[in-house]
Amino acid sequence: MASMPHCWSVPPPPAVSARPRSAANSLLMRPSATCLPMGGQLRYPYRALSRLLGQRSLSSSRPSPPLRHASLTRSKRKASSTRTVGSSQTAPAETPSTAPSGIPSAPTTTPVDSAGTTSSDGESPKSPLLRATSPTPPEETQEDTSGKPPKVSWESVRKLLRLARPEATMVGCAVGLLLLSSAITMSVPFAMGKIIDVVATATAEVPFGLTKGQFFIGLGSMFILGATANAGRVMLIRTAGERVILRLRDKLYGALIRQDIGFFDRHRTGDLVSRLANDTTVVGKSLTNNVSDGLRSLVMASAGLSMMVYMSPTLTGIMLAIVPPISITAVIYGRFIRTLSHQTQAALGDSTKVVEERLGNIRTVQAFVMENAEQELYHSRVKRVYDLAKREAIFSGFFFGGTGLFGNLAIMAMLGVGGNMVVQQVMTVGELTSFLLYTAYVGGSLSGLTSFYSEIMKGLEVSGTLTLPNLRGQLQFDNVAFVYPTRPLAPIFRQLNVTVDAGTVVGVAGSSGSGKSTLTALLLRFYDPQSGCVRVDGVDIRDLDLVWWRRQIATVSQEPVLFAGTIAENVAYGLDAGTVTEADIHTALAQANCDFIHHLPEGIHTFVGERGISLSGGQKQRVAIARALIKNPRILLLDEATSALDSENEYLMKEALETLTNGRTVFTIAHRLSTLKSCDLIMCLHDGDVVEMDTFSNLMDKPDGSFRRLMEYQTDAV
Ligand SMILES: Nc1ncnc2c1ncn2[C@@H]1O[C@H](COP(=O)(O)OP(=O)(O)OP(=O)(O)O)[C@@H](O)[C@H]1O
Repeated sequence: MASMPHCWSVPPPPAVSARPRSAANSLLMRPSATCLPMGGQLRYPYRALSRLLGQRSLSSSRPSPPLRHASLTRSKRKASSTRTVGSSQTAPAETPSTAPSGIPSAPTTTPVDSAGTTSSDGESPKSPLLRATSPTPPEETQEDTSGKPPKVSWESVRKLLRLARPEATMVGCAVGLLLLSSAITMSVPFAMGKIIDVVATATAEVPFGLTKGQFFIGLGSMFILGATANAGRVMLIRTAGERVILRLRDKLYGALIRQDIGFFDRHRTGDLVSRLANDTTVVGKSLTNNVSDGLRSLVMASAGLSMMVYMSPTLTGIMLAIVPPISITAVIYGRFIRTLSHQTQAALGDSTKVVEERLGNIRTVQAFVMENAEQELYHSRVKRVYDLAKREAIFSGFFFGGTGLFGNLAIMAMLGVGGNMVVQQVMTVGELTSFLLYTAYVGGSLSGLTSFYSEIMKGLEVSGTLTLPNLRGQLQFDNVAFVYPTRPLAPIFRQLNVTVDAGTVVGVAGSSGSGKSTLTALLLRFYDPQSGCVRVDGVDIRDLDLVWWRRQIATVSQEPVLFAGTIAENVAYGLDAGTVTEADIHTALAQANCDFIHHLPEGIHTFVGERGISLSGGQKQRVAIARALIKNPRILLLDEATSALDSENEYLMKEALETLTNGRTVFTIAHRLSTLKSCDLIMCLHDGDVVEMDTFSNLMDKPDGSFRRLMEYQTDAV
């Protein structure tokens, strides 16, 4: 009896990656089942995922056509590589945790993180990370490293449960099987006690007037039925879970890809990939498995407790006198350890960020000979992880040692009193055994009664749906005030007012940091202003269908981004498949002076490498111009390269740009004097305001004008 596992047996102390769920749970047997060992704040996947899914992304309210390449010779390759994102590398394995004596405890969903991925989204439980348009109070943007769990919101729980609704039939069948298997399981302790009495005492009555043989055959049959029901339950629940995960991943990816750019400023790609791969798994499994496990635990705990009271009210009273005080102490202590564990995770996430960023920019690191400094930085981050993990290990040691000790003392007390009752023939040895088994069952079951922790960002806003069939392209910034969400205390525009007539080529000038690029970001609705609005032809661009709006704009930036694909794919990027022909691509490339393609072995089907690395700077820019041309936009945003091109490339670029800008409303962040001269108007920005707006020659005629001064600084040509 001494070796019998008791209801206080505890899981091994949590490693850095495995937090104790709560002291009460740990005390009562099961390790944490709902969180994957990931970095940062990925502790609350429900909340985070539901935020992502429920977030008002700028374009979230409509299904957006997938991004397409016209000639898709390489699209299959891409598709196959994307498929690996979110593969079930972290699929939790459901482990039927069986105590050494064969006493089944509630099944444990043990997360397995084969990749050992850690990440942090730096997402504060309080911070409205994904609020794209509302001004964010400074304190709300701070990351919460306190490690405190967020509040449970039943609204969010309900929303999440809705995710599992399509699997209702499957889950319902599983629940039926679960009730059957739980009922059989709960008869096991009683049966065990009877077996002991029947075998050990010749005079003991076999229940239901059966012979010993019939009794054993009956029990065996019942166990087979229970095992079958349990097998069916596991299969159904896990399949349902996988189906939820599949839907969740699809939805999440859809939501991610439509987030406003501000969101990506605050979240690292690695974290988002983690969410896609890991959190979806956690949420999906939890939605189904927790329903099943929670119900099973409830049934088993209440049935077990009733049986305990039925068998011996005295012993049950002793149990209840001892367990609650220990549990309360353990809950408090466990919370402390959990906070520590969260901090460790956050620190781990920080260290991962360093690795991700530095290895992602390894050329810069090596070019600046920063290897040693970077190694030190990384060491300081992982040292903090170590320090926190060590503290956690020490406290966990005390915690688990202590709970184990008190558990054993409680068992000892019960055996002392129970043994005495057996001697006094108040109960049989078999009944005492049954009682102890029920105690263990109830303990195990109580640990399964855990709640969902989540908080959902509410209030999906409806995005605009308007389109303007006769778009002319008059642009207006009307009292625009704007701060970047990550720098709420540094306003870029306070009250920007400017109107640009349709078809005007405007050169945007201003010192570095004056907000030139921010203007274009607002036009593209990568961000929305906190107050005021941007209008096109008098219509607030927030009222426009975002997909439609962005399709009216083409951008050519200083360093055009080409993707790892063919030239044709890059030119047709963003256009609907089937709407663009090879001939269109050739025409656009010809207009953009991309004659170099004729010297390439595979012509427009030449693979340009990651970021278009196999093309020269000038070639990349001209491909980008072709990409803009093929879109036939009304509005054009240009960010002129400052880097010098050789004269031939410069000539080719200039000519291509002239074709591109012709008849369109153009904002060009111009640096070259020649470009500025060719603009219809110059808009000069200073300190978040348009301080001058006139023709180049008029502005240059103002002796103390801002633009003239700027030109004097920037060039020696005046
Ligand atoms: N994503 C961002 N998050 C936070 N701050 C930003 C972000 N992008 C730009 N800023 C800040 O906003 C200010 C305006 O930046 P912007 O890029 O619009 O200036 P700019 O006039 O285009 O400068 P440059 O000519 O040097 O490119 C700068 O102080 C910049 O540091």
